[in-house]
Amino acid sequence: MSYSKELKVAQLAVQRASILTKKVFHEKAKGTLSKDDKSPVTIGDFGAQALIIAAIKKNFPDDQVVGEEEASSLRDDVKLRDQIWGLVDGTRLSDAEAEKVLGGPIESVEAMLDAIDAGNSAGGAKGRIWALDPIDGTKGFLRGGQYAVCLALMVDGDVKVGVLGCPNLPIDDAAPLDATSGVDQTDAEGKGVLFSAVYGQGATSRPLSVAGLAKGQSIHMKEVKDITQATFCESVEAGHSSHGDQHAIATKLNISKPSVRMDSQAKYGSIARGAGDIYLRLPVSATYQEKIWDHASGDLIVREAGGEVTDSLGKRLDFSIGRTLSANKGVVAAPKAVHSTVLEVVKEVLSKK
Ligand SMILES: Nc1ncnc2c1ncn2[C@@H]1O[C@H](COP(=O)(O)O)[C@@H](OP(=O)(O)O)[C@H]1O
Ligand SMILES: [Mg+2]
Ligand SMILES: [Mg+2]
Ligand SMILES: [Mg+2]
Repeated sequence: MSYSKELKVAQLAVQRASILTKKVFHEKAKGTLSKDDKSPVTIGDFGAQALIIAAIKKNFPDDQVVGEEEASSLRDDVKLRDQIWGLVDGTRLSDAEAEKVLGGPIESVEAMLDAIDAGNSAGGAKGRIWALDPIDGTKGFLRGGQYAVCLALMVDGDVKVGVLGCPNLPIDDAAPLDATSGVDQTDAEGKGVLFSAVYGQGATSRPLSVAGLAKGQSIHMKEVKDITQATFCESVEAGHSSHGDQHAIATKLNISKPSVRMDSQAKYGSIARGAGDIYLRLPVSATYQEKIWDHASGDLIVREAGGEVTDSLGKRLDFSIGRTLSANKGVVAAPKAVHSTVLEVVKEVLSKK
């Protein structure tokens, strides 16, 4: 399968949703709610999920979607619902041809709520299932850090297409990461990149804002000649991965540069294009299960760019079980040639706990 139609729809859907998230990014009031687990969700998360699922359902009506958000809180909150509808209804791609590919606008408020709720698939190992994170790194989005609009297609439990829209990352693949890459970011000129990959066909990047159907350029992980000079990325939020364990691993590898902290799957995109080298996400809690939508796109993009992605025990991430990566613990992503070296140290540090 070439998955060319799936790729095109996914890229355009992510591009259109990013237009919406960028509007919200520049609004002071982002309509933030606190979910049951105390994590934030904004009008941008809901609006982006609605736009993307509507486009998937118009093009591939039989496909399922595992989406992060659901609309129950909006059905009781008319003000918030109407605010999101205003955004969703007002967001189009400037390229009419491309907008047509997506199936045009959503018809009504009801249809918007239904689209959001159509992200309720249980996931699994059978059939075509999309994994959607409308805003990954919501805390970063609110803080003015990095965030990503993430969409991946899984077929029989394997990721076949992965797309990441990163409005606040530099367009330039060669721009190296530094301590400022994850903080005080904007989507000003020169920013906004769309990463894509199709299984067996490599990974690409292109500016997020160019008219609809432009082609991307190939991206590759950087060759790490001397691991002590590697740049490693980790979450900003200390509650999402263990900064302490990650520091211990970097120290054992004699990595001298401080970690680059950034929110969202922008970390996967950044190492895939060689702006950084290693992404470590070691669990803080023994019970938390990583969500498939936080990793599906990034996993494929990094592997197609010449990287290896496993959990902290060396197992490939298993997207076939349901909405979570219940068979995995943590994430270790690195160029193929050095992954085993990094993993060995990860195991050593974790075994001493
Ligand atoms: N205790 C925890 N451990 C690991 N990840 C967590 C977590 N609590 C929340 N997350 C996830 O971390 C994601 C952000 O990742 P990062 O730290 O790399 O920016 C969040 O995505 P959302 O922002 O989409 O909710 C959320 O799903
Ligand atoms: Mg969330
Ligand atoms: Mg997320
Ligand atoms: Mg999210």
